[in-house]
Amino acid sequence: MPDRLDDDEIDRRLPDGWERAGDEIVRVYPFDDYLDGVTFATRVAEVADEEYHHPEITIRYDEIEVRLTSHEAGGVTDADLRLAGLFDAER
Ligand SMILES: C[C@H](O)[C@H](O)[C@H]1CNC2=NC(N)=NC(=O)C2=N1
Repeated sequence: MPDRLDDDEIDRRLPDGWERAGDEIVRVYPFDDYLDGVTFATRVAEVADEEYHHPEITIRYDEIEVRLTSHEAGGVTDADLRLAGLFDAER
C-alpha cells in the first residue's frame, strides 16, 4: 500500500472535478437518467475490483457520488488519485 500523501501534494494532484473531504477525495457525477447512473456505478465498481482498490459509491436518483480513501494507509494515497482518473475515464 502506498504512503499517505500530505495536504499540499493532494491539493496539487487532485484531478479536476474532485474535492478533498478529510481523509477522502469525493466526486459527484450528475445523471439525467437513473439507469445511466447505475450503469456508470457498475463500471466504477468493475474498475475498482480490477485495481483492487474500492471506493464508496452512493447511487441517488440523479447523481452518483464516489468517495475514495486508502483504508490501510489511513488517508489519501497515489492509488486514490490514480483511481479517480480511471473513474473519470468511464464517464
Ligand atoms: C484488506 C484490504 O481491504 C485490501 O488489501 C484492499 C482492498 N481494497 C481497498 N480499498 C481501499 N479503498 N483501501 C484499501 O486500503 C483497500 N485494501
